[in-house]
Amino acid sequence: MTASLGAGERAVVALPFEHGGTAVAHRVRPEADSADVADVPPPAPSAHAATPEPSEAAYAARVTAALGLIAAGDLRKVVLGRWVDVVSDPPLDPRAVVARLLDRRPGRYVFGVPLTADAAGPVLLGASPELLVRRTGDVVTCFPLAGSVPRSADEREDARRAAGLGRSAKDLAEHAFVVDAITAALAPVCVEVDVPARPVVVSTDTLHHLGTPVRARLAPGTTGWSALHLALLLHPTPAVGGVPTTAALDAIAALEPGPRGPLAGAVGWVDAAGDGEFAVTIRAGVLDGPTLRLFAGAGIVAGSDPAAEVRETGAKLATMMTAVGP
Ligand SMILES: C=C(O[C@H]1C=CC=C(C(=O)O)[C@@H]1O)C(=O)O
Repeated sequence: MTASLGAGERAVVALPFEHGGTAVAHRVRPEADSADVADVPPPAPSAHAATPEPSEAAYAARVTAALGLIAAGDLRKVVLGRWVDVVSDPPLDPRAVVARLLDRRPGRYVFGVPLTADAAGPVLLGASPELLVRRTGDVVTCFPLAGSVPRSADEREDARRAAGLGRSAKDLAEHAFVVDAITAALAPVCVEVDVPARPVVVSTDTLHHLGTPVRARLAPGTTGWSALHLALLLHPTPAVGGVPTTAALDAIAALEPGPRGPLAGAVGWVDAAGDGEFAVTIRAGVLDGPTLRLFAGAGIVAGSDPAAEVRETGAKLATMMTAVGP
């Protein structure tokens, strides 16, 4: 794909969660095409009706089922998701939602990607806190997040939760699965892979996460690997899938309400030189007419508590619920 891009052009790409699902790519010229969303007014007041799928009680039961698979030895980690369908009247303007996300920055990587050529068609929207991969020349950077705790409005309690996360054996194990998978995937194509021994705490609007900044260099002979190649190599990491990958994907297909499609995939851009940046498509939704389908998942490992995973996914969903406004 990068071979067909001209100087100054980029491909904006949304990769689906499922292998074999539909990927979307748009050729853009950032200088000429950048629409000025700063001038777009905030979302007009709408009435929103939110329907969870499955219900919180049913989600907790599915977490328990996943813990059963882990106890049986079939799985070590699986990221189990749930949806909320938000129907708005009048329908949301995707540009207004993106403008609000850019203004508030609940996650570093804000995106709005049309999923069809039709301007009135579905749009992928979100503000992801998680860098899947960036390539700048021969420097490759990843910043996986996994292991989370919802934030508190009380400052001292919030700090206590962040500190507790950094000491939580369950969350450190949940995080290590992702770092190990990324390190193993990069090994055949990279040299000088630098992985700090301990994660740091990364905070968003609604959660604290464990995060590890990984840095590497493309190995001689693999400099043709673009950011898109690297995203395809790494996806799905156990931040959205699990360990072992195939067993986790089977459990996700069995326990979630339907295919994730573009949610929990990868979204980003690549240029003619192969440089680019892809975020994990989380804290995201697909807006299709009046309906915004939001997705949130939580990593389940031995020791996970179903009620805590309901709260965690609720906090993840709140990022986009807040962005659509009252
Ligand atoms: C799958 C999601 O989050 C991932 C990223 C950060 C923390 C996660 C966790 O602690 O479970 C997830 O792995 C999501 O937001 O839908």
